Amino acid sequence: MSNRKVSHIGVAVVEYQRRFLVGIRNGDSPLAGYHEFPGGKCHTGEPSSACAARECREEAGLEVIPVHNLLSVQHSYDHAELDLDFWLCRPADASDELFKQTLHGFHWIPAAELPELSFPAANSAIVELLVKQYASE
Ligand SMILES: Nc1nc2c([nH]c(=O)n2[C@H]2C[C@H](O)[C@@H](COP(=O)(O)OP(=O)(O)OP(=O)(O)O)O2)c(=O)[nH]1
Repeated sequence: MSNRKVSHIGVAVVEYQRRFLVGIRNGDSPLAGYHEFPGGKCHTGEPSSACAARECREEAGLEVIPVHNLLSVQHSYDHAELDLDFWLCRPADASDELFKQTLHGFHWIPAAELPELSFPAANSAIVELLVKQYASE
């Protein structure tokens, strides 16, 4: 076991009509170029659900409501030890207008297409779960 500090990450798995909000990590961040759900480090004392919603607002400009914790994953990367909480979230204003909105580089991806994307290693189990739950009619 390493003694590295563990960072707590809130991730917003935003679902609308079996599609999920996905972006690409920017060039300056760890895991640059990988796909990602909106998310980031929890502030001190901030619940991961609130963190997921805040990061989604900051990164994609979309207001969401956390519904429930789908999965929690511990992962050790070269750059960090992480505890990730993946929160199922729903858009606060759900309508088909959502598909027309510019979401700062985030796009709505059908569940069946998620396995074709390059997510970080910590996302394997959540992608598998989403495909099982949302890819079949
Ligand atoms: N946002 C997000 N991060 C993920 C996912 N999967 C995964 O392993 N990660 C990792 C990448 C990062 O190491 C960490 C998120 O931290 P971050 O560096 O993006 O967080 P932040 O925006 O608060 O960071 P900072 O640059 O402000 O310090 O979680 C995912 O699906 N979404």
